[in-house]
Parts: sequence; structure tokens; C-alpha cells
Amino acid sequence: MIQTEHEAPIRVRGLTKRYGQRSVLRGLDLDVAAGETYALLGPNGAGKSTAIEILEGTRWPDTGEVRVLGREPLTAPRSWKAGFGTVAQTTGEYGPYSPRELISYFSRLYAQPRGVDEVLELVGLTGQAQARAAQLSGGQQRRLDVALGIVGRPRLLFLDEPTTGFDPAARRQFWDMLEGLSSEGVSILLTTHYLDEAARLADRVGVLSGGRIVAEGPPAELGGVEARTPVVSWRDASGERREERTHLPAAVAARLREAALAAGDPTGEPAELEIKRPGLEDIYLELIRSETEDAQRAEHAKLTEHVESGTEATR
Ligand SMILES: Nc1ncnc2c1ncn2[C@@H]1O[C@H](COP(=O)(O)OP(=O)(O)OP(=O)(O)O)[C@@H](O)[C@H]1O
Repeated sequence: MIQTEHEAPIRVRGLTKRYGQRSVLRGLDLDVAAGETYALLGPNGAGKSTAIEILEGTRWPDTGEVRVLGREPLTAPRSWKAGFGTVAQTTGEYGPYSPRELISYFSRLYAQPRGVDEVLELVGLTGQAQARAAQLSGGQQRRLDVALGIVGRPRLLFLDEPTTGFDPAARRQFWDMLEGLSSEGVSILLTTHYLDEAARLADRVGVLSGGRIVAEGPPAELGGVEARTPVVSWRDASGERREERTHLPAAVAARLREAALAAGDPTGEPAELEIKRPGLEDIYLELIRSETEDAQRAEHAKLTEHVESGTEATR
């Protein structure tokens, strides 16, 4: 079926994937809208690369519905691949060629490629255009991966941990480039372990844990209002570290000051007072922690049930 005007570039329903006995995706639902940047987050081994490889048509799913640019990846014609660009987790092997030669070569595979100089400029490799790709630094090779991913003017871009190995200035330059692509209407599905990267780039983030998206939303809203409750912490008179979650941190600080004054401290300054608002990283870590605990409890309950039913059977 051809993509309808209103069909999202990525639509996934109930996707499952096992490697042998290990169930990696257990009913993944995912939508990425036209022009949207979506960051897929999750701990090592959560299945992010597996999901992306299935979307790109390089890995078989077990069950579920997957549509990318209006096609099922496994039955799509070769021309479908020209609609998206991909930057895999590992850097390509570029042999003895230079970035200019490689970009020029890859550009011939597409109907309306970007100009070679434009691509070099976009990824910040103009100065290394003639160098041997194999001799570029790790971060520069990664930029070359990106260059080859965008040369075909894709409508959709898959980026699997694209800025690993970038220095801070290169990351910022890369973010600007992605924002430029996004403003041209390119949809982006990104995986990253850098939460600041997700917060800066993504319209929405999704947390993959236990084979499913367990939380999803704009970076500033993930986890809901409760998860963002400020935490006031201080050290009390006995030296113990205390903390209080509150939507009124100034009121708590004022109360602590009153108490310190009343206790005879003329400064009224609570020891080591801090007010912290949980950021995306704190919220993400808390989500993963509670999901892992839930999964361990479920596993434990299953095991106990199994042992008990075995005991019953031997009676
Ligand atoms: N070809 C394969 N055969 C068997 N197991 C695999 C294969 N590819 C991945 N796995 C396993 O599937 C799980 C998910 O791997 P995947 O690479 O999709 O995770 P990820 O979320 O991308 O991890 P990371 O953040 O470390 O890149 C891991 O436990 C991994 O060992």
C-alpha cells in the first residue's frame, strides 16, 4: 500500500522479537509523526537497536505491525530505502577513500541528492574532505556516517547513538545540524544515552524497558507533574541527612530557618540546604529503577508459584 498523505512515517503496533529464549521486544507500540524528532531511551540491551533494525528492514520481527514510510519493511521495494537515511551504532568501514569521494559515490545512489560540499559543510568535515577516512578521529568518522545518512535528502532519519565519541563542541554543532534538518520537515528517530541530547532535540521521548514503551511524552513532561516535585534536602542537628518532596520548597526552607533560629543558631541557616528539581535524567533513572523492581517482583512471584506447584505435585 502506498503511504497516504496523513500516514505517520513510523507506525508500530504490538511488535515482538525474541533471540532464542530471550524476549527483547514484547509488544512495542511506537508512532513518529511527520517532522517529529523522537528519542528512544532505554538501558543497554533494552532493544533499541533491535527495534530500529526491524524498522529499517534489516531484521525480522516475530509478530506485530510495522509500517515505515507507508510500507512494511520486509516487503517494501528497494526504492523505499531511498526515503530514509540511517546512521547505525557502529561506524562504517571506509577503506582508503576520502569523505569527498565517499559522499560523492553515495550521492549517485539517490534521485535528488544534496551537493557534496553542502553535506561536508553540514557535518563539519570541509577541512577533512580529502583526508583518508580511515585516518579520521572517531568523532570525525561518526560525522562521516551522518554525512552518508543525509546525502540522499531523506524524509526520515534513523540515528542510533549518533554522537558517541563527539567532543562537547562537536555535539552542539551536530545538534544544530539536526535542528536544521528537522526544520526542513525531516522526521528523526534517535537513540541516545545522553539525556541532555534527548532534552535538547526531541519533541517526544519514549522509555523502552521490559520490551515496551513504559513512559512517553515531551521531555519537559515525562513522568508527569509528580515526578518533577522539587526535593529539599538538608542535614539536621543530629547530622542526619533529611529530605522532603514538596511543591513549596521556599516554605520548607523558611520553616527550617525558623527552626534553626529557635534552636539558637544565629545564622538561621539549615546545614547543607539544597533544593533540587528532578531533571529528565533523574526522572528517567527513577522510571527504569521502578520498572526493574516491578519486573524482578513479577519474576520472583512466578518462580515462587512454580516452586509451590512443584511441591504440590510431589506431595
Ligand atoms: N543478533 C542477536 N542475537 C542474539 N541476541 C541479540 C542479537 N542482537 C541483540 N541481541 C540481544 O538483544 C538484546 C537487545 O539488544 P539491542 O542491541 O537491541 O539493545 P539496545 O537497547 O540497542 O542496547 P545498547 O543501548 O547497549 O545499544 C541484548 O540483550 C542483546 O544482547
